[in-house]
Amino acid sequence: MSSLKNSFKIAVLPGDGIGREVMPACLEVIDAAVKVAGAPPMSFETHQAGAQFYAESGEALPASALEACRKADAILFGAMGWPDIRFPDGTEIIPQLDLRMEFGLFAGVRPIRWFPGLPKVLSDPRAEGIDFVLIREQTEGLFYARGRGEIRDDQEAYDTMQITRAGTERVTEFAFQIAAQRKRRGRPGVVTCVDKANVFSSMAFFRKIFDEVAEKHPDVQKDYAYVDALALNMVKKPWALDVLVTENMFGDILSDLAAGLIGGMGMAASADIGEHYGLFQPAHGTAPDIAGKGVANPSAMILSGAMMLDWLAVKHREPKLADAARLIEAAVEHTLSTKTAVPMEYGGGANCADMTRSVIGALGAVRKEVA
Ligand SMILES: NC(=O)C1=CN([C@@H]2O[C@H](COP(=O)(O)OP(=O)(O)OC[C@H]3O[C@@H](n4cnc5c(N)ncnc54)[C@H](O)[C@@H]3O)[C@@H](O)[C@H]2O)C=CC1
Ligand SMILES: CC(C)CC(=O)C(=O)O
Ligand SMILES: [Mg+2]
Repeated sequence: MSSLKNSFKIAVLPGDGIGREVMPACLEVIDAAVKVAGAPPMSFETHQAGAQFYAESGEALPASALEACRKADAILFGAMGWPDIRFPDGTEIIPQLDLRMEFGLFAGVRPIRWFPGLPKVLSDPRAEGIDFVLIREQTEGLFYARGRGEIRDDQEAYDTMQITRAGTERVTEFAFQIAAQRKRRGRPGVVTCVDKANVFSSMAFFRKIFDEVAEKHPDVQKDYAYVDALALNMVKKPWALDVLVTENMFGDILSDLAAGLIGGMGMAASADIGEHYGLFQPAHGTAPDIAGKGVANPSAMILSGAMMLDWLAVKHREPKLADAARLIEAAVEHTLSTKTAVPMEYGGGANCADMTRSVIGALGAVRKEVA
């Protein structure tokens, strides 16, 4: 049975800094791609939130924005946070963490794949085979400490790592399912549990639950790595990785390292997935060092938009949305591999608007190869 929906409502939170620059690029590309694919259109409803909005209004995440997210079919998110704008207690304004809790967005899905046109960061030719996905637990782990930490006196401070059975079961189950899907597409089908089980009880518990979940997936191999060794292997032989599952903070750090393997944060697409909601955002932040210049690489935001279309395609049984996602991916690859536009992030001359124009221009060219 196919979808009965003839349009999709998307809550759009551009946020701060380059979030406000890459979001329009993403919306334009999605609009164009769904038209080319003959898929149902998206209706975008934009809401202001984040640090810069807080400075203007005194609110970081207005109730109206939250409500729009709740009612939407999916959420598109740019980036939030600005070093100089803080809450009165000195903490940074990062409502994305509240959204992860509010909507139970437990799985941070961060795919890393090299394709022609991306910088060859590693000289080994096998680096052309980099194709892995990092699944980051996003509702507990060391981020549990946010708002709960304690600076006891001038000598001591404490933060707590929380690992629960339920939280670990759902994220590891998710990782095994992703590995099984990837195996059907010819990938190895291996989930690596990334932890520090040799030192921390919380991490030993994470690994124990991982083992229990692995038992239910005999078709997928399991593997383990301590996070320090994994960081080494991510640089030495990333082509050997398939699916990684890890706690919140380790995943945060490793996903930026992983982005470095394919040229930088401008390629780092990401999805925050929960049982009922999906929020799609690049893994990068607001990039205060380049914000306002129009030079950001919008590819990560655009590819996060493609991840949203894929998620909607499955949820609403609408294959044309998956066609639109394939078109977007192919158009980004075509733009980079033909060097129609080389992002300034890699030393090229293409700014955010040039990249957007080129990707939209490539949709027609890739239509036949995707069909
Ligand atoms: N999901 C989110 O909304 C995130 C928000 N943040 C917030 O963003 C602010 C800045 O954080 P940073 O640590 O500087 O991380 P960042 O990811 O914003 O920037 C790191 C480096 O990558 C570059 N970069 C990032 N995205 C790029 C793009 N699309 N094209 C070209 N270059 C790009 C930046 O110019 C910078 O040199 C902070 O307030 C932080 O809390 C940080 C990470 C994620
Ligand atoms: C504000 C940050 C904690 C978000 C972040 O770095 C991320 O989502 O990767
Ligand atoms: Mg991060």
